Amino acid sequence: GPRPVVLSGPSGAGKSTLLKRLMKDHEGVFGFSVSHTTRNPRPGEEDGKGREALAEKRLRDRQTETEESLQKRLEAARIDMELSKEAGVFDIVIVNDDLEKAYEELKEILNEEIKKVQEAK
Ligand SMILES: Nc1ncnc2c1ncn2[C@@H]1O[C@H](COP(=O)(O)OP(=O)(O)OP(=O)(O)O)[C@@H](O)[C@H]1O
Repeated sequence: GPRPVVLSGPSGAGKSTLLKRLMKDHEGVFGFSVSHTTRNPRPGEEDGKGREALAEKRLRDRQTETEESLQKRLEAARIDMELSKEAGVFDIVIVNDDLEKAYEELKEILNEEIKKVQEAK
Protein backbone atom coordinates (compact mmCIF):
# COMPACT_ATOMS: atom_id res chain seq x y z
CA GLY A 1 0.00 0.00 0.00
CA PRO A 2 0.96 3.65 -0.05
CA ARG A 3 3.63 4.72 2.35
CA PRO A 4 3.29 7.38 4.99
CA VAL A 5 5.02 10.68 4.21
CA VAL A 6 6.49 12.56 7.11
CA LEU A 7 7.33 16.22 6.64
CA SER A 8 9.61 17.32 9.40
CA GLY A 9 11.44 20.56 9.86
CA PRO A 10 11.82 23.67 11.96
CA SER A 11 8.80 25.74 12.82
CA GLY A 12 7.99 28.17 10.04
CA ALA A 13 10.00 26.23 7.46
CA GLY A 14 6.96 26.01 5.19
CA LYS A 15 5.69 22.48 5.82
CA SER A 16 1.99 23.44 5.99
CA THR A 17 2.32 25.67 2.93
CA LEU A 18 3.83 22.89 0.85
CA LEU A 19 1.46 20.25 2.18
CA LYS A 20 -1.65 22.31 1.58
CA ARG A 21 -0.64 22.89 -2.00
CA LEU A 22 0.24 19.24 -2.52
CA MET A 23 -3.14 18.10 -1.22
CA LYS A 24 -5.00 20.66 -3.30
CA ASP A 25 -3.21 19.62 -6.49
CA HIS A 26 -3.76 15.92 -5.79
CA GLU A 27 -7.27 15.67 -4.51
CA GLY A 28 -8.08 12.40 -2.79
CA VAL A 29 -4.51 11.11 -2.89
CA PHE A 30 -3.38 12.09 0.57
CA GLY A 31 -4.99 11.68 3.93
CA PHE A 32 -3.95 13.81 6.83
CA SER A 33 -2.86 12.90 10.29
CA VAL A 34 -2.91 15.11 13.33
CA SER A 35 0.50 16.60 14.05
CA HIS A 36 2.48 15.88 17.11
CA THR A 37 4.19 18.80 18.74
CA THR A 38 5.84 19.65 22.03
CA ARG A 39 4.88 23.33 21.89
CA ASN A 40 1.88 24.77 23.76
CA PRO A 41 -1.45 24.82 21.90
CA ARG A 42 -2.26 27.96 19.94
CA PRO A 43 -5.74 29.52 20.10
CA GLY A 44 -8.22 27.27 18.31
CA GLU A 45 -6.05 24.17 18.59
CA GLU A 46 -7.49 21.25 20.48
CA ASP A 47 -5.63 18.14 21.53
CA GLY A 48 -6.27 15.31 19.11
CA LYS A 49 -7.93 17.51 16.46
CA GLY A 50 -6.29 18.22 13.05
CA ARG A 51 -4.53 21.50 11.90
CA GLU A 52 -7.95 22.10 9.64
CA ALA A 53 -5.97 24.26 7.36
CA LEU A 54 -7.59 27.62 6.67
CA ALA A 55 -9.38 28.35 9.91
CA GLU A 56 -6.33 27.42 11.85
CA LYS A 57 -4.17 29.60 9.68
CA ARG A 58 -6.35 32.60 10.34
CA LEU A 59 -6.42 32.00 14.06
CA ARG A 60 -2.78 31.48 14.18
CA ASP A 61 -0.81 34.52 15.02
CA ARG A 62 2.89 34.45 15.61
CA GLN A 63 2.32 36.94 18.41
CA THR A 64 1.09 34.06 20.53
CA GLU A 65 4.74 33.27 21.05
CA THR A 66 6.34 34.45 24.22
CA GLU A 67 9.91 35.66 23.81
CA GLU A 68 11.08 32.62 25.73
CA SER A 69 9.19 30.09 23.62
CA LEU A 70 10.34 31.88 20.48
CA GLN A 71 13.96 31.62 21.55
CA LYS A 72 13.45 27.96 22.40
CA ARG A 73 12.01 27.26 18.98
CA LEU A 74 14.77 29.14 17.22
CA GLU A 75 17.34 27.14 19.10
CA ALA A 76 15.48 23.93 18.24
CA ALA A 77 15.51 25.00 14.59
CA ARG A 78 19.26 25.43 14.68
CA ILE A 79 19.63 21.95 16.13
CA ASP A 80 17.24 20.52 13.50
CA MET A 81 19.30 22.09 10.73
CA GLU A 82 22.48 20.58 12.12
CA LEU A 83 20.90 17.15 12.54
CA SER A 84 19.56 17.18 9.01
CA LYS A 85 23.15 17.01 7.77
CA GLU A 86 23.72 13.69 9.47
CA ALA A 87 23.45 10.71 7.14
CA GLY A 88 20.34 8.57 7.61
CA VAL A 89 18.35 11.03 9.71
CA PHE A 90 16.15 12.15 6.81
CA ASP A 91 15.55 10.36 3.52
CA ILE A 92 15.52 13.65 1.65
CA VAL A 93 16.20 17.24 2.59
CA ILE A 94 14.35 20.03 0.79
CA VAL A 95 15.56 23.58 1.36
CA ASN A 96 12.55 25.89 1.07
CA ASP A 97 14.27 29.13 0.21
CA ASP A 98 12.29 29.29 -3.02
CA LEU A 99 8.71 28.04 -2.64
CA GLU A 100 8.23 27.13 -6.31
CA LYS A 101 11.46 25.18 -6.45
CA ALA A 102 10.78 23.43 -3.15
CA TYR A 103 7.28 22.47 -4.30
CA GLU A 104 8.57 21.07 -7.60
CA GLU A 105 11.16 19.07 -5.67
CA LEU A 106 8.57 17.70 -3.27
CA LYS A 107 6.25 16.69 -6.13
CA GLU A 108 9.08 15.00 -7.98
CA ILE A 109 10.08 13.03 -4.87
CA LEU A 110 6.51 11.83 -4.27
CA ASN A 111 5.68 11.31 -7.93
CA GLU A 112 5.94 7.54 -7.92
CA GLU A 113 3.87 7.14 -4.77
CA ILE A 114 1.24 9.55 -6.08
CA LYS A 115 0.96 7.55 -9.30
CA LYS A 116 0.59 4.31 -7.36
CA VAL A 117 -2.30 5.73 -5.35
CA GLN A 118 -3.99 7.18 -8.44
CA GLU A 119 -3.69 3.89 -10.33
CA ALA A 120 -5.11 1.91 -7.42
CA LYS A 121 -8.27 4.04 -7.47
N1 LIG B 1 9.77 29.71 0.45
C1 LIG B 1 9.15 30.60 1.23
N2 LIG B 1 9.53 31.88 1.21
C2 LIG B 1 8.95 32.81 2.01
N3 LIG B 1 7.93 32.55 2.85
C3 LIG B 1 7.50 31.28 2.92
C4 LIG B 1 8.08 30.24 2.12
N4 LIG B 1 7.44 29.09 2.41
C5 LIG B 1 6.51 29.40 3.35
N5 LIG B 1 6.54 30.71 3.65
C6 LIG B 1 5.72 31.44 4.66
O1 LIG B 1 6.29 31.18 5.93
C7 LIG B 1 5.28 31.10 6.94
C8 LIG B 1 5.39 29.79 7.69
O2 LIG B 1 5.03 28.73 6.82
P1 LIG B 1 4.25 27.44 7.32
O3 LIG B 1 3.12 27.81 8.22
O4 LIG B 1 3.93 26.63 6.12
O5 LIG B 1 5.41 26.74 8.20
P2 LIG B 1 5.39 25.37 9.02
O6 LIG B 1 6.69 24.71 8.74
O7 LIG B 1 4.17 24.59 8.70
O8 LIG B 1 5.36 25.92 10.53
P3 LIG B 1 4.89 25.18 11.91
O9 LIG B 1 5.75 23.97 12.06
O10 LIG B 1 5.19 26.19 12.95
O11 LIG B 1 3.45 24.88 11.78
C9 LIG B 1 3.96 31.28 6.22
O12 LIG B 1 3.56 32.62 6.37
C10 LIG B 1 4.28 30.97 4.76
O13 LIG B 1 3.43 31.66 3.88
